Amino acid sequence: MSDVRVIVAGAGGRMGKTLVKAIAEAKGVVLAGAIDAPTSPLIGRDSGEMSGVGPNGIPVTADLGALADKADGVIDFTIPAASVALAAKTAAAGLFHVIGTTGFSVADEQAIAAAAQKIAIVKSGNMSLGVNLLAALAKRVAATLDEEFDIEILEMHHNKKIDAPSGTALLLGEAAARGRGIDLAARSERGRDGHTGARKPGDIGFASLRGGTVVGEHWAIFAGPAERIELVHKAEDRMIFARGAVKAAVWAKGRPAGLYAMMDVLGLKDF
Ligand SMILES: NC(=O)C1=CN([C@@H]2O[C@H](COP(=O)(O)OP(=O)(O)OC[C@H]3O[C@@H](n4cnc5c(N)ncnc54)[C@H](OP(=O)(O)O)[C@@H]3O)[C@@H](O)[C@H]2O)C=CC1
Ligand SMILES: O=C(O)C1=N[C@H](C(=O)O)C[C@H](O)C1
Repeated sequence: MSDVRVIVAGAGGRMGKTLVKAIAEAKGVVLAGAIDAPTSPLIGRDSGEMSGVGPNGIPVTADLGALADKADGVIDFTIPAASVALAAKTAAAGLFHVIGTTGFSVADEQAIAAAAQKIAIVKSGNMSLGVNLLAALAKRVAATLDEEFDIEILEMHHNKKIDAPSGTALLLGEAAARGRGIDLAARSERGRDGHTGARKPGDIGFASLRGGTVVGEHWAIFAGPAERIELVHKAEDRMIFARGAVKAAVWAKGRPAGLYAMMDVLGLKDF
């Protein structure tokens, strides 16, 4: 089988550099291009050199345009506006699109779903095996316990993160809501402050902490009468997300159009 040719979007970012490294280490996957924001001072720099894997002859450029013909797909960890714009371009070019970006609005999600009618898009707030297994477990626990158990999702990330709650927190909340058979949008409690009144039974609460260099830590807490269950995941290295995204790219090549999740890639959908 021929190598999967991947363009990394957001190549100058924390995840972009980790992805260039993960691709250099992976078998059966090659880097076909590296793109970043048009305003980035990194445009023109060698993406391998920037990522600590040594020169690879692939400079960072600002546009998918000329690269599309030489690639099978894109792995994209950028910002919501960039991912939405890119989804229209990958759909037009017939490339698969792996989206790790978080912080999308409802309108953004709709635009991505529209692009997924033309191409395979794998989108997940967390590409690691551990978090997706945790989400499957959270769904099961939520299905087992009744509303006497309050569900709270807590997350902590580094001080550069720009969105809250994290994509992973929302993914865990969604899994718990599915397990309990409720609509997360109608039953979430986000950002308590001041005289909030007592907690509403059945709601799913979210809380976010930011500080230092924390890669990403998540808790799904089920707090009941006189006992509490806590499911926890602590990411120690961004490589876990990058390796997951590379796995998703290999899985996506040749897949029919559709909006897929990391749960599909990992075979955890029916766990
Ligand atoms: N799903 C998952 O498993 C994970 C998801 N994430 C998510 O990935 C995203 C990126 O995280 P992180 O790498 O830490 O963030 P960074 O800010 O380090 O990187 C984002 C990169 O995207 C670039 N960018 C901005 N606009 C465009 C554009 N129009 N075209 C191409 N590139 C662009 C930025 O360039 P510039 O700085 O020049 O603006 C920057 O290099 C976040 O949403 C984060 O939550 C992170 C880790 C795991
Ligand atoms: O911004 C990050 O760093 C991370 N973002 C993702 C999220 O929003 O959940 C995944 C991971 O926790 C790191």
